[in-house]
Amino acid sequence: MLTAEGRCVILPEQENWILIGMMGTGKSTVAELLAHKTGKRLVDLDAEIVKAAGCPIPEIFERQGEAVFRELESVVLARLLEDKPLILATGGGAVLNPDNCRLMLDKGWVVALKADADTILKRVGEDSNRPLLAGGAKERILRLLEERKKAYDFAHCTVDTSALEPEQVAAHILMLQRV
Ligand SMILES: Nc1ncnc2c1ncn2[C@@H]1O[C@H](COP(=O)(O)OP(=O)(O)O)[C@@H](O)[C@H]1O
Ligand SMILES: O=C(O)C1=C[C@@H](OP(=O)(O)O)[C@@H](O)[C@H](O)C1
Ligand SMILES: [Mg+2]
Repeated sequence: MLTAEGRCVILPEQENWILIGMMGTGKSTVAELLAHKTGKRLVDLDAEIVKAAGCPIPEIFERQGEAVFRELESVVLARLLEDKPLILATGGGAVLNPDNCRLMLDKGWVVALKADADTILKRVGEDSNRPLLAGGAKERILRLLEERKKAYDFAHCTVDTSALEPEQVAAHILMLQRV
């Protein structure tokens, strides 16, 4: 829409909402709730990668390595963001490529979810679907949190999910929504 001053603004109901954050912060779970509440289309980047590759994420890592996974992640992200309005749950490492971060900022409202290490461990420590945690979840979570200390800072806003139920996180995001 063009404003009286000729500025182009995206109406809130047409805007993409993009969730970023470490594994286990609840992006996929909360995205589903937000899609239900807003009527926007739900897209989970990991699920789309699995469709594109034709095999589960641990298998992509095992057979082709993380670098190939990251390339696929960037290609699929760019394709998904050609559409709108979406509620898009990204994977925790999608922010490692600065081009992806720029694209997300350009294409939507970026919300970072965070949680402390113990909470993340409790939520995903036993999950065999997250190859980066295989063979020592606690140490790997601590290391990733350290490596990615600033990786999610580019978001428009951040919600700490450690002490919140998914419904509370979704309600909080709806309250913060950009207008
Ligand atoms: N706020 C929350 N409180 C408790 N458990 C949660 C919360 N958010 C997510 N979970 C649980 O944690 C696990 C990982 O959530 P998920 O949405 O897959 O996280 P992400 O996509 O960020 O890796 C799931 O079992 C989910 O049910
Ligand atoms: O943090 C990461 O590098 C990853 C997070 C995962 O998604 P979630 O954040 O949804 O668990 C998935 O994309 C892959 O296992 C790699
Ligand atoms: Mg997820």
